[in-house]
Amino acid sequence: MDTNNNVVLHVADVNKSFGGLKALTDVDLSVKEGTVHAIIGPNGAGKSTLLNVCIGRIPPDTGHVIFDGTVLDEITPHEINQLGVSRVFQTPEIFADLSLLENVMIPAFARRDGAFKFNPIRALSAEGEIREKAESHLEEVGLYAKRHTDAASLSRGDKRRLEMAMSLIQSPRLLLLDEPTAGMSRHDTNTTIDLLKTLKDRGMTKVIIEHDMHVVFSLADRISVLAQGRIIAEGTPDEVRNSPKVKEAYLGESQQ
Ligand SMILES: Nc1ncnc2c1ncn2[C@@H]1O[C@H](COP(=O)(O)OP(=O)(O)OP(=O)(O)O)[C@@H](O)[C@H]1O
Repeated sequence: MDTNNNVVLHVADVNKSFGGLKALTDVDLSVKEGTVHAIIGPNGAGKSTLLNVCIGRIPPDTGHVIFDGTVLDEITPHEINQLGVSRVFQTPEIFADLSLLENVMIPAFARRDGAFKFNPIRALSAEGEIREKAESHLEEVGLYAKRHTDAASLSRGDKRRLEMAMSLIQSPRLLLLDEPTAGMSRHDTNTTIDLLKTLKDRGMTKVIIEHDMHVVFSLADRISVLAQGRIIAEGTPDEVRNSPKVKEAYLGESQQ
């Protein structure tokens, strides 16, 4: 176990099974504040399950997830969000019938007031300020021109970028990203890499699952490799790139 003070997220000996299938086995992971930590691995390795455990959507069978001293698996997903943990997931969770601007404003109210303590009077008085913030985050992800469009009309890549703006308006301390560039063109992928680099300069910690190795090696400070639910390697991008165990895990996948 890493006892370094800078560890902001610690996944401690987590196990998770679905029926007879062991999706995560003895997973131990430490993420240091301000770093980008990538989780890679072949299909079905357990990456999404691990992120879902981190946001309280899937309870671990054994083990714990600790964020800045709080045990996350003992509190609700909403409370986890209020602590400063936000996520961008594979299936964008957006409000299809609302405009992009409205989509980005809602999480700002949820973070401030709490989803179940929503106060419409306070919300109205803060609307101007939150609208301005929402517009600046839409600008940041390249969607400002479409701010009055309904979210339903967006391409898959643009939905990703909208969800990113919805996370950023919450000023998270920890951002969890599940394949943030899936469905994007190479140009939009590179723009997203640049955006994620800017966020790193602001000190935001990120855990990122990504299949695109160009994205992983452009961004990651540390990489953990999952295969069949176990972490088989962990290290700097160079260490992981040269690990025989990692090559074997990926070779196994390409031969299937
Ligand atoms: N809710 C569930 N019920 C049953 N099995 C599940 C469930 N969620 C995941 N699994 C299984 O757990 C294993 C790990 O799945 P997971 O989605 O975490 O892998 P992954 O590494 O994210 O895969 P991919 O890269 O394809 O998205 C897989 O065998 C998957 O079929």
